[in-house]
Amino acid sequence: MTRPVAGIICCTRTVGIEPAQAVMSRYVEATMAHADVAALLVPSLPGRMRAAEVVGRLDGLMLTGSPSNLDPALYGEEIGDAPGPFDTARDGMTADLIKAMLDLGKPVFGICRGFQEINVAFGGTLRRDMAANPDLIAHHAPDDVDFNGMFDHTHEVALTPGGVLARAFGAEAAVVNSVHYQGVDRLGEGLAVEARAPDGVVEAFSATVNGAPVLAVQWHPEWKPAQNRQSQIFFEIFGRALRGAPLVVDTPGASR
Ligand SMILES: N[C@@H](CCC(=O)NCCCC(=O)O)C(=O)O
Repeated sequence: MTRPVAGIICCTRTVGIEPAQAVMSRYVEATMAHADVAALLVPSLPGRMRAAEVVGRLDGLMLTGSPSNLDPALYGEEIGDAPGPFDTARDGMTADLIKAMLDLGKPVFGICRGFQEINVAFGGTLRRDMAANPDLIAHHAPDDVDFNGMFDHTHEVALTPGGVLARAFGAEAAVVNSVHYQGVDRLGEGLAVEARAPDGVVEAFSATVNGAPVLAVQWHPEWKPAQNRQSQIFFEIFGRALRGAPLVVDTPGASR
């Protein structure tokens, strides 16, 4: 039987001295393995391709994490010294893809940068002080840790009772990795909070648009999902969304 096809966004990166369309394999492999789908990588080349030309071939869209930050102008803040790196090609492509997918009633899921992109697409704003603000918990590991150590940095989130994640995980809280310097400031219109950090910052949200589920998390379920049942469940939800199935099969204690 042919499986659904997930579109997975590429970033503009540099390989050697050349610009490249790239996505870390962990995002692609976790999506394919745990959502049980085929995948197509979508280039962030909005000057060469319109989202409307490809969304008809996709059953759902996965927006990945990335070290790059959204251009604050996208959420109405013109700041000369905003922290980069930027990837304005990805900014443009994802904004068009989110709209085109949801216009067709097709699922859109996001991880970390993808979560931030969806919030902005729904009219929300971002804050850029998630690692430095003493009033917040540390949302990023200290600068001197190595790459693996970055993903070892965790904190708890409270899951919204009755929400998609609380039901799917069969839990009231979860411990999540935290690899971001920016986060949700104003939540986009129509997005329902799925999880909050202990400092109140929104860590996951959901929505339904034209019948299509939207679900996004600030953390990284693609990081070693074999070791984390809740990470697997995030992608299983995506797989169900692409099949038009109910997002949650209510099984008490699902993640335990
Ligand atoms: N740059 C944004 C988004 C954070 C993010 O997606 N981090 C992932 C980095 C690791 C990877 O490449 O997967 C922010 O800092 O908030």
